Amino acid sequence: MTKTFKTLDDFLGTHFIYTYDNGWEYEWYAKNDHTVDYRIHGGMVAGRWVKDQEANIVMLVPGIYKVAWTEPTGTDVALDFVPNEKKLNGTIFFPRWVQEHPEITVTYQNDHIDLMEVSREKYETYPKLVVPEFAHITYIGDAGQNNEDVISEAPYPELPADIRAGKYFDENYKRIHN
Ligand SMILES: C=Cc1ccc(O)cc1
Repeated sequence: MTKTFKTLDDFLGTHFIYTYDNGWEYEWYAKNDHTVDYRIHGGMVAGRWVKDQEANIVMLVPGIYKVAWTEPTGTDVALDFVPNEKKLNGTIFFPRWVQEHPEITVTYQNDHIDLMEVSREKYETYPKLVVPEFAHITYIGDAGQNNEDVISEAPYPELPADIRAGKYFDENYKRIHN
């Protein structure tokens, strides 16, 4: 996709795959002006996926977007997207317990919100693990807002490549079921 991003509306409804310089691969969808969905394909919590996370999403200047949210795990995230340059900068602030027990968070979080809330009280918060990284965007898709097909199943190893190869969504950005 060779769209040029200028307005906030250009950004909302966009689906991205990107790889951080530390090798962590993430897939993220600007579902609407206050909601994000994502899947994690590589890194400390690979296999985790989340829908309907509330987030603050703004345009800083034309074509540059800031997104920030706090999760039920206690993890905080701040992302700055520069999609016209195919790059972003992300900072993830992990509570200590996620670093020590990542396996608890590697799931479809929406079915386990109680477990995240219990775990964040049961285990240590500090010192936090701060991960600031640039990322290279490897895929940009125009999914439209509130498209429940974008992030709709658990991550599997070939998924990012299937999406990039055009094998995963049809012409209406609906998932092609295997
Ligand atoms: C912890 C979630 C998260 C989602 C997307 C991203 O780029 C970084 C962190």
